[in-house]
Amino acid sequence: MPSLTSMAESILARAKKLDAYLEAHNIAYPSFDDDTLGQLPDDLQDERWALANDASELKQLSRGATQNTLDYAMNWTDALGLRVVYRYKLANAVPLDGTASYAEIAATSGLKEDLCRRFIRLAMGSHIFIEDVETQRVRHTASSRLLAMDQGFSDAVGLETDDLGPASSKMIDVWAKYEQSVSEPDQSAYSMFNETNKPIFAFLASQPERARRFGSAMHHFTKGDSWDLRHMLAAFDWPSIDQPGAQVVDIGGGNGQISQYLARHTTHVHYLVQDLAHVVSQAPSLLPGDLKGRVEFVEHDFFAPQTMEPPTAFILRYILHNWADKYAIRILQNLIPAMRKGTKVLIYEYVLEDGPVTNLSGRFGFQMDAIMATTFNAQERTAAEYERILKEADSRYVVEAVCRPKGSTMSIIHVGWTE
Ligand SMILES: C[S@@+](CC[C@H](N)C(=O)[O-])C[C@H]1O[C@@H](n2cnc3c(N)ncnc32)[C@H](O)[C@@H]1O
Repeated sequence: MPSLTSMAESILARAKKLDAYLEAHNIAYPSFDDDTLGQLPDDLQDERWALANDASELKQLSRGATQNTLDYAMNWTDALGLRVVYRYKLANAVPLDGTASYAEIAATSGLKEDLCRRFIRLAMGSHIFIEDVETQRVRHTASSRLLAMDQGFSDAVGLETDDLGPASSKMIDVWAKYEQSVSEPDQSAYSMFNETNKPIFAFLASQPERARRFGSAMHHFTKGDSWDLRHMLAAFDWPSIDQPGAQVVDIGGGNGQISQYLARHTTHVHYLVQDLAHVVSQAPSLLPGDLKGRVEFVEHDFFAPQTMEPPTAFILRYILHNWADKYAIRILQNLIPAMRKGTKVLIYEYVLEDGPVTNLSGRFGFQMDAIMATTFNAQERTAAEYERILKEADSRYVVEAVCRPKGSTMSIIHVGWTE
């Protein structure tokens, strides 16, 4: 491990680069009131995340083994504070550009004044709200203001603290009740916590507000540049298949979001979106007029074998990570009747590192993995794990490349067929 001084010097060097840009462009230094680092250009965004990673390492070292581990163990208290803030809409009880007393927040939110004070002060430990030292009135920080103003952000916080987090408390009970290799989506921690024998989406179908929040939160999580669909263009040589007669089948393609995007970036390919009946019955009415004929929808359950002629390629985006190996293998096996030499299977997923990740941004994969375990008894996978389930599905599947374009969160696994 480098010395504390050399770690601090690395932090200093990075901070100086960021400050220099801010000063040259008359942008204020970041504060908890104003998160100005969003205005940095792309190359300095990388520097910014590196600074956060270095600072986090230094913080953990200086906290020491005992305290650092206890910080981790007591994360639940912060999640509880945020959950109370979310549930009682405490951010909306503080004027955007003014202040509120705890009594006023209590009157607006319906949460008792002493609970408002205790839980808002807990959240203040993470710079969510700030209290005026003399008047003890509360005003916003950048974080609490976002909670009040940005519905998608608030929904994302709500989904994590008020839905998935509490449901995860049942994970170990699920392993004890069923088995550690449990793979049924209706035996998930989410289902057990919600006392239902339905899998998550069937359960949410009867809970419109929670379903709305789920969709809105997913939209929020996937809206940054690293999720941009342009990365999908860079992750595969689309011109190589863009020939007259080419067809791409979008398995579980929903309303055809990626087929529509790809149709606009190719000339000849016809896109066939397969999904369940209730999705396919709605999707065509949402299709822009100029794509009619290029993108079509057809009902097909991916747990049934394909009956179509072999297409040029299948694409599966955000499908396999929702299923345990047993089911993911079945989905892959059901493509086989429509596979021939040259047919590609393009798997668009997060590909996990095959080892521990300590940098803050990279931890996302393991956090997603925990979410998949909690909600579906499913998992994120490493490249080797994708290769293994493909081989278990059929030895003729062969992984040709795993491509993650620079700046992209997601990868495309290119799979060929050897027969
Ligand atoms: C996480 S969404 C991904 C949607 C789309 N691939 C995308 O990337 O935007 C999963 C999709 O799988 C569909 N789905 C779930 N079970 C299915 C099944 N048995 N057969 C076909 N589609 C299914 C859902 O309706 C949903 O559209």
